[in-house]
Amino acid sequence: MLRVAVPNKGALSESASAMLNEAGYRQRRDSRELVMVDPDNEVEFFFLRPRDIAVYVGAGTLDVGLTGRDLFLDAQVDAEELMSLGFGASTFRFAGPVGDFTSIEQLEGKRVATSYDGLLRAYLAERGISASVVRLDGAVESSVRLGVADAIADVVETGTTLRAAGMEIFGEPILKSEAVLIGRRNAEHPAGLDVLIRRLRGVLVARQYVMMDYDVRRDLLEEAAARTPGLESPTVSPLRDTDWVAVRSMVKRTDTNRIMDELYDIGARAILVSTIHACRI
Ligand SMILES: Nc1ncnc2c1ncn2[C@@H]1O[C@H](COP(=O)(O)OP(=O)(O)OP(=O)(O)O)[C@@H](O)[C@H]1O
Ligand SMILES: O=P(O)(O)OC[C@H]1O[C@H](OP(=O)(O)OP(=O)(O)O)[C@H](O)[C@@H]1O
Ligand SMILES: [Mg+2]
Repeated sequence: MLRVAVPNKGALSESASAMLNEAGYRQRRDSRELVMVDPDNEVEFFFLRPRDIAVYVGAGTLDVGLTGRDLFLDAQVDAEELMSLGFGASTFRFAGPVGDFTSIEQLEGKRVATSYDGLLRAYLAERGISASVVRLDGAVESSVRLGVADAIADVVETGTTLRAAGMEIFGEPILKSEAVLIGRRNAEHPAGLDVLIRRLRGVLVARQYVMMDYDVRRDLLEEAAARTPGLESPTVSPLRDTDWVAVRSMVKRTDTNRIMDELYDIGARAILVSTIHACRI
């Protein structure tokens, strides 16, 4: 059985289980379940703290895991990123009290609080900045006001938490993170892993693309089809009225309305958009 680690709670948990479910795997019903076997797919799921997932995969006791890129890199284990999963996006950044810092060089000799000390130490060392790292478990934004640090390095998503704490970001982002699938470095893929990856890719594509259908006059086909090249090439089917053809193509979800407008202006009609339920590319 393929042994897969899944976040048991926190920011990534729900989306990770939803994605696996969409990929055709059984997921737990009760959030207290720690292990779940999906006998049809020959996969065993282990629900673990997202921070610990890299440790299990790095140790080789579990084959692969879904976790955050930031958590994975922070753990500094021997594993590799197999694919990114398109959710759980965040940025890991420096922040300080409004007006205190403008560049990371000013951190020299200062105290920086974080929950990601592995990441932070590596980043500071690479840039030759010696600051003392204060490792905290969470609510890092309070550390400066409470006097244990001068600045912080933390996950920023909307920035609401920072603003509420009277802080602002400074310096370049330390890391752009999202949920990723990690596995053993350079290892031969265990049974079931290629299928898992293909299925997860299918979910990503089904989420990112829609299917677009439209009718267009034959003499306008080239102009219209150039707007909808699809992944390989659009499907063009004859209509009963031989002056017209029907075109079908996959289109990026975010481009849908712009392309519909352009097609309409060219002269395409009966432009229909439908969601893709699942796919293998
Ligand atoms: N708004 C957010 N807050 C925190 N983490 C986020 C956010 N958005 C995405 N993430 C990602 O989620 C992961 C952190 O998940 P989680 O919040 O479960 O961890 P944690 O903060 O260590 O745990 P907990 O808050 O339960 O103690 C990281 O990969 C992080 O980049
Ligand atoms: O930019 P925002 O949208 O405000 O989100 C970022 C905040 O969310 C996370 O905290 P979480 O809720 O996980 O609590 P924690 O600090 O205890 O981990 C993170 O550590 C930041 O504090
Ligand atoms: Mg958190």
